[in-house]
This record gives sequence, C-alpha cells and structure tokens, in this order.
Amino acid sequence: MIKQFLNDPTLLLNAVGEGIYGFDLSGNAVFINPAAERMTGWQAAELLGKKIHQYHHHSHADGRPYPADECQIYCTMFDGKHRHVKDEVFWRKDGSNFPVEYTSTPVYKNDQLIGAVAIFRDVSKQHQTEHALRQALTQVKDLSEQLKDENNYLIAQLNEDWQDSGLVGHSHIFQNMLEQIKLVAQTTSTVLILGENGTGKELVARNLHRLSERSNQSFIKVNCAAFTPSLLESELFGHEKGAFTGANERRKGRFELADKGTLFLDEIGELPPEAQSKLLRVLQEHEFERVGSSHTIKVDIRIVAATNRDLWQMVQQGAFRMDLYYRLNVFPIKVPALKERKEDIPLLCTNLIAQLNKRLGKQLKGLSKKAISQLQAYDWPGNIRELQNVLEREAILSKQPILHLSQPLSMPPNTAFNISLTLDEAQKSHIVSVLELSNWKISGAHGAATKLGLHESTLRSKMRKLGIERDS
Ligand SMILES: Nc1ncnc2c1ncn2[C@@H]1O[C@H](COP(=O)(O)OP(=O)(O)OP(=O)(O)O)[C@@H](O)[C@H]1O
Repeated sequence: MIKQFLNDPTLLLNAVGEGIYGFDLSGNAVFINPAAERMTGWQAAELLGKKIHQYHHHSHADGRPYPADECQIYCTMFDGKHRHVKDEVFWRKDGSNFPVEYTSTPVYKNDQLIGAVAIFRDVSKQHQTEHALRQALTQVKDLSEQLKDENNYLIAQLNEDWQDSGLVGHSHIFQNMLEQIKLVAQTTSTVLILGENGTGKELVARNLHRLSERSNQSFIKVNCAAFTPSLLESELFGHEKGAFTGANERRKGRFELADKGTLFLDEIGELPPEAQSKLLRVLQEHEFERVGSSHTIKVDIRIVAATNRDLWQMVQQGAFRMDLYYRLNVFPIKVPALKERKEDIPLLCTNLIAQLNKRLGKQLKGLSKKAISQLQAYDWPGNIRELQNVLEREAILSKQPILHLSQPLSMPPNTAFNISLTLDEAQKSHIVSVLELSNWKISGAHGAATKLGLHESTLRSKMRKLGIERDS
C-alpha cells in the first residue's frame, strides 16, 4: 500500500481539498490538481505548459490589471522565497472571480531552484461569515445604543418625582377643560396647553396621552427651557458621533424616542429660533435630521406643547415664528389658575393630604375650617404647586391630625427675615425660593436669573458655589 503512494505521489496531491499548481522557472504550469480544476473551471489539459497568471491572476479584485512581474507566485520563482498571500482573487474560466488565500513555495533540486508550487484555498465562505458577523455586530451595537438611550430616559423619568395624582376639581371651569381633554384625546391633533406656572399643564398633557390611542406607546417630555440652544437641538433631534465637541457617541433625540407616541414640549415659548424652524418642519413633514447628519428620519408623533407665556404677543414681538404658532395652536386648552377655581381648594387639599400621608408616613385627617377659609382667601400666584408646598410644610410641622396654617400665606417662609443666617446661607435660601417659584427654570423672561437680576451664567456659578441642586 505505502509502496503504491511512493510510486505515484500525485495520488496524494490529487486527493487534497486545496488547489495546487506546480510551475517551472519560466512560469509555465507543470502540475494542476483536480481541486484547482474544480475551483477555477479550467481543466489541467487547457493550462499545462501555459503561463497560468494570464488565465486567472491577470487582474486585481477591482479590475485593475495585475502585471505578471508583480505576481507573488512568479516572484518566488525569481528570489526563491516562500510567501503567504491574502486578499487576492483568482479568476474563473467563466469570467467571475473568487477570493483566495495562497502560499507560494520554491522548489529546489540539488540546491538548484527549479520552480515553485502554489497552494490556494477559496475563502468566499470565510468572507461571507466574516461579513455576516460584522453585520450582526453592528446590529447588536445599534440595539444596545437604542436600549441605552431608552434606559437613560426611563431612569431620568423615574427620578423625576412625578406624583401619582389625577386631575382633581369639580368647578365648572375645570370640568369644561376636562371635557375638552377627553374630546381632543381621541384625535391626533396638535394641542397647545396654556396656563400659569404650577396650574397642572404637565398633568393635562399626560392625561391627554393616557386617554389617546397612543397610550401604549411612550410619552416623552422635553423642557425647552432647561437646555442651552445647541444642547436643546441635540436633545430634541439627536446627534451623530463627533457632531460637536463632547459628542462622543451617536445619540437618539427625543423625537426619535417618541416615535408612535406623544412628545410633550414644555415651555415651548423658550424654544430658540433655530429649533423653531426645525420643529416647524417636523410638524409639516414629519421628518428631520440628527445634528451632524444628512440622513433624514421620518417619525409619527403627536405633539403636545405647553407654555405660560403669551405666544401671540411673542409672535408680534418677532420672538416666535408665526407659522409655527399657527401649527401649534390647532387646539388650545387653557388650564385655569387656582384663583379662578377657589371652590376646588377643599377637594384639592383632601387629595394632596392623602398623597402627603403616603409620602411622609403621616395620618393627617384634613384642614381646620379656618385654614380652608385662609387658603380660599389667598390668590395663589404659584398655583397648585404653591398649595402643595404650603400643605407639605404644615404637614411636616403639625403634631395634630388636623392641619392649621402656622404662617401667613403671603410671605414665603424661605424669605422670612432670619438674623441667625450667614450671608451665604441667606443667599442660598433666597435663590432656592426664587428657583422654586420659577419651577427651577433658570433662563428666559420667567426664569430665576431674570427675577434675581442676574446673568444666567452668574446664577449657575452661584448655584455651584453654594451647592444648590434641585433636590436640595
Ligand atoms: N388638578 C390637579 N389635581 C391635583 N394635583 C394637581 C392638579 N393639577 C396639578 N396638580 C399637581 O400640581 C403640581 C404642578 O403641576 P404641573 O407640573 O402639571 O404644572 P405645570 O403647569 O406644568 O407647571 P410649570 O408650568 O411650572 O411647569 C404637580 O405636582 C401636579 O401633580
């Protein structure tokens, strides 16, 4: 048996799965095995004695000619050096090509170079697998990016001390508003919610979403006053990696996250001009581009916007685009100020005290009659948010189950004169009070900076210095 193979070594060469070519020193084929025939479609009889390079190594993969004197196999025949080559192609008889990986080894007889042997493999399958792997990796990366975006957003939402309260009030004016919410919730029309700070605009927006057909999809909120103009654009529309300094990764904007759901644009009056034009385009054409990208993204979102500003006056002053105003003002809902529905105060208090009991672990029963009359005699510039704060303060101070008012309503406790405070403490206390009254809005005409007569950046640096954060 062994003898049989020794007598005819080509039996072994014919059995291997790799293609084998033998060359003499002139580059002519002297041996071709069946695997090479199968891969190239050229029969041995057609190529033996011929320069193989001209048949299936004549061009590179991109079609550029591959001169014979650069051919790595021929080079071995000149310098007698072994070579391992990747990223080349061989051409088939039918004119197609396939990627190959090959070795070119010199053949010596009595120390004399007499030719070379090339052993090659078709690596198309390997390339396909690599390509599929690369695609799968990109998909995984995209998905994990999306999950990260959504997760960040959800965490931010959870941290957002959103209280589990419904819209409470039985006054005529409030019931009218509830009726409007129910009607417009069924449609996809853009809604503009108007009302003073702390009246419950956000609560209205969330209820609109809850009652709509989109309730199973996301409700995404953006406070347009909380970002600088350039950050706001990237927050709304997202950005590509490297779109600006600090954009280390690609990030989806709130418009993309809200696709199929509702996007709540709070403080819409603070939207800078550039973002106003982009928003107009989304409202008209449902499309936009991420910052730093030319790729157009289509979305299906319902816009609900809110403001405490007189948008029409802003239009007349040139601070808000008129076309955007009309696009937003399709269905305006006016949330009444608390002073317009004082008859709702007792019911609101019952509701808010129940929430406080849960949150503070108290067992308060309600308010004294005198306290209710005091609350109804007051004008509530800070609306329900101010009412919440007053009740929370009294709930903390109270040792009895029935609450009384321990301080006059017209003087916010934080600004009360307190001689024991250092200058820094007094500043901190005053800044926090003004921030609370401004719903922690820093910039804009109604922001804390304007109220304090400071530049926005001065206020931010003072806040940093005094350690003022929203939860403090
Ligand atoms: N009808 C209501 N019944 C009970 N609680 C309410 C009602 N309306 C608002 N609230 C509560 O009052 C607080 C302020 O409401 P919300 O944040 O919706 O006001 P807003 O008008 O959006 O305020 P801003 O303009 O300052 O952002 C919230 O804690 C909310 O739960």
